Amino acid sequence: MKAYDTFNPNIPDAEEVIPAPTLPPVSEELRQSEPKRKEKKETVKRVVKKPEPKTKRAPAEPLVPKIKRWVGSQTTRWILGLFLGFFAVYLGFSFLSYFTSCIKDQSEINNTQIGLSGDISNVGGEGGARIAEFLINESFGLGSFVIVLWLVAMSLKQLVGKPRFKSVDFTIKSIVALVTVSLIIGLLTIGFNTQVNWGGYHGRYVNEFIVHFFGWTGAIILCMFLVGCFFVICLRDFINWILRLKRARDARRKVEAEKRAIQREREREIEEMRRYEDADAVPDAVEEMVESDDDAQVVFNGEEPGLYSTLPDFDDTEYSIEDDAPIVSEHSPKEQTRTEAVTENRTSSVETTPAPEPIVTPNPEPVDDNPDLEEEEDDMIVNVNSISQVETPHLPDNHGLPGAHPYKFPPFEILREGVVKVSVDAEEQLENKEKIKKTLLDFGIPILSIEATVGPTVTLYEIVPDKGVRIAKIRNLVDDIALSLSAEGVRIIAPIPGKGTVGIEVANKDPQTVSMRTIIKSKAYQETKYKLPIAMGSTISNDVYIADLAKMPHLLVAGATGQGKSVGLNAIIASLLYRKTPDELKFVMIDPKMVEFSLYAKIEAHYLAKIPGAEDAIITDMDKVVATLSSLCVEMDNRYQLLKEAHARNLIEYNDKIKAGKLNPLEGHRFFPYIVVVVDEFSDLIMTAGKEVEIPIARLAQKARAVGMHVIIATQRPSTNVITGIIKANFPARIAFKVSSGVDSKTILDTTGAQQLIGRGDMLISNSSPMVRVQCAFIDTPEVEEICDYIARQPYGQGAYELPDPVVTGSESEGGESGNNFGDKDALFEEVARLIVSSNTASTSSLQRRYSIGYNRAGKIMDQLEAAGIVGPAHGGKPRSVLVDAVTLESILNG
Ligand SMILES: Nc1ncnc2c1ncn2[C@@H]1O[C@H](COP(=O)(O)OP(=O)(O)OP(=O)(O)O)[C@@H](O)[C@H]1O
Repeated sequence: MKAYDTFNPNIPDAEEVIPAPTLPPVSEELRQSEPKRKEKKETVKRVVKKPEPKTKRAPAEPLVPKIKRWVGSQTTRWILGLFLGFFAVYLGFSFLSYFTSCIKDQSEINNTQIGLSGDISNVGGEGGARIAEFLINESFGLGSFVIVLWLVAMSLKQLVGKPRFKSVDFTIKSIVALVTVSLIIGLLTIGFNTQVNWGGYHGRYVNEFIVHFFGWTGAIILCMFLVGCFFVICLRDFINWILRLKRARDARRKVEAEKRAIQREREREIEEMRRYEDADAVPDAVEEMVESDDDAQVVFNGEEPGLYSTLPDFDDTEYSIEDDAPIVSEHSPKEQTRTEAVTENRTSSVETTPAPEPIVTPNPEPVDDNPDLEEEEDDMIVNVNSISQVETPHLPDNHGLPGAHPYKFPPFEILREGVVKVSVDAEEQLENKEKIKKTLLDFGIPILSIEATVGPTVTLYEIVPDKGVRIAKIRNLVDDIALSLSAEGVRIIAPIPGKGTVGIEVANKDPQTVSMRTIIKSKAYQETKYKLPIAMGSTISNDVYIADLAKMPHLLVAGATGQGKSVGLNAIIASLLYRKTPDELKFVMIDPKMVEFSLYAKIEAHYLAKIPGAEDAIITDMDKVVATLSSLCVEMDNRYQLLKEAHARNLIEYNDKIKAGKLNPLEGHRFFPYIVVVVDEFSDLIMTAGKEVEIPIARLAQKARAVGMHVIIATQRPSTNVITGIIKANFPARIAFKVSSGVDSKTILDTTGAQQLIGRGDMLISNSSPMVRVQCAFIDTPEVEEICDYIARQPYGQGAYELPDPVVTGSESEGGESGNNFGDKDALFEEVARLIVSSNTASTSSLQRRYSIGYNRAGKIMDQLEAAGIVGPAHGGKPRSVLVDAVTLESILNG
């Protein structure tokens, strides 16, 4: 019965294939003939065997695209460019040498065979002499120099991508030039009796025919016609090119002039600063005078609340418009206001308005004398003007009211000029459209129309599918379309919200960088009424994307490493720095990487906030993070308390009351600036401190909006243990740069898509309205540095905004420590001391981890160890040095 084994359902092979009852009966014949049986068995197996799952093999790339890709590759282009370039040089020298050597070489060439010529004078040798003889004398005469120009242009195009032209167009024009020049020179030299035909045989014989046929008059008219054609076809582009070069040179000169102006401005500022310093050293009499003047301006005396209203009425038209939606400006970045001039004018207004105290008035120097700008000037200077009316840097306390310090926003010239016009090769666009149409048709999806919108890095192809097409079907074709276009960054939006179309985004071959300057100078940004406008970049339709951080109200930024997060954070910070004065805005910067925000340390006095006693305002030390977050929670609670007492629902109402003099500063009321907390590498914090960080961040995110505190967290690890449920729930506004997987994209945006971005600032923004793809504005480190330098050069007396003392929670003070007295040793003191000395490392964060204690307790143990001389002082984020050995330690502990 062995022969039946094949059909036994218990044998795996058979079992998998078919159930036994359906098998045909086995014949006697089969049993008798073993070979036959085997054969039959195989046949049956083949018939019944379930098709094995196909192992997916990458489809072999067809030959033609492969060749195309190879031809279009950078290496091939460079090799071709080099070849054309060197050949052009060789040909150029041979042609030039032909003028001096043609007569002698001609007879040599004509009398010998190729390769056998002996005495050749042409610097290009026999080859050069023969090519020059053929092209100049026997073909197109001097017109052949066009070939050299063509070679040079093609070579440069291959090597450096410039000048930009379409190869076919350029070649046709070059041929027209070659023929025309040859004919014209041929006509002009027709009577010359020289050994060389300066118009070549072509110029000579064609002209002889023309003169014979049309006579001299006809020949001259024809010649003029040809010259006209030549100018129209060839030289027009050339003239345009020259004009473009000229314009570029003028623009460069303008930028240089602007730079010089900035330089002068800086020198003037330095001069101003010196004056301030001198002002500190004024004689006592003047000091007294200032003080008495201050007394006269006491803003609130506790008895006459009305007096407070004599303070400047800070213009708050800015707060009058409420709008949650981010601005996607209808104005393209091209449309820019003349705000550079306005900035200057703001300056001039502050400077020229007479201040009550001469020693602090900056040098009244007219900055801009353009009368056209006067009106704008009046509009833009409101804040600063009102400042200058009470301008008194010696005024000891203005209760934080904005405008107490003369302040100038950084000029735009600091930022680099960027691309204004974005364009995509018409050929590329047409080709992509055709490919999309074809791919969709291949999958049985006919479309009615397709239109392209070109963005800085991505082009949106909007298609209208035929009736009856299932949208989901198109959505599933993303990979096929990407393959057919051989492009990255393909994303399908099906359907585009609010439109009856499907969008296919495709990365441009030649992506443009959107400069921060273009965005900051845009009318949309300049005229926005948002309270905390963050200018993020440019949308696919080249509109400026601006959102209001105050409405967001907190922002989560995530993306894989190197995709533009840091640039994005700098863009956010810079756009706030260009709109908010130091009195109106403070940052808390948490930077575990230690390098990202270090540039902003310069503006500590102006824009940063820190906890009492902290050395650095940029928090790089993990130990300080918990304390700072705790301090921010206290600040939030304090603000709420004051808001409650002032019967104000939010910070704007509260600050309005302050400005109107309705609140008593002696009761703790003061103008509160916005606080923006920026946390880079949030994942590091969560990994190290876990709940100790997550809980205060979540608290702030839940409540801090109304009191003007906003949190931005950034992470390159968008996993669920970093972006936890509690964090996600409290950060409705999210930005995703390119991530490595759809899962990461879902973690950030709750949907896939971010994995299909192209990097380098390409991002998706999800902020209450439908998700938007934006090319982030690019701001480079030197630009940030210059902005900070500019701000830092301006005197600002207040110093860093002081946050309240952090609270020591019950859990953190457990374990036998008593308050702030470091003399009373913690219960863990001895154990920790021995551990530190034996391991020779002393870091507060490792203590926290090892003993599962809070920051405050670990910090205090460390301070006690320092006080006992066991460890050295703190050095920023670095571990402390261990000062004693085990023997000394024991004597300290016993003594
Ligand atoms: N908006 C942009 N436009 C053009 N290029 C950009 C843009 N943003 C980033 N890039 C390019 O990408 C590089 C990396 O950007 P960035 O340093 O911001 O990445 P990152 O995500 O912060 O990386 P990491 O997490 O490792 O610090 C930049 O040096 C720059 O060349």
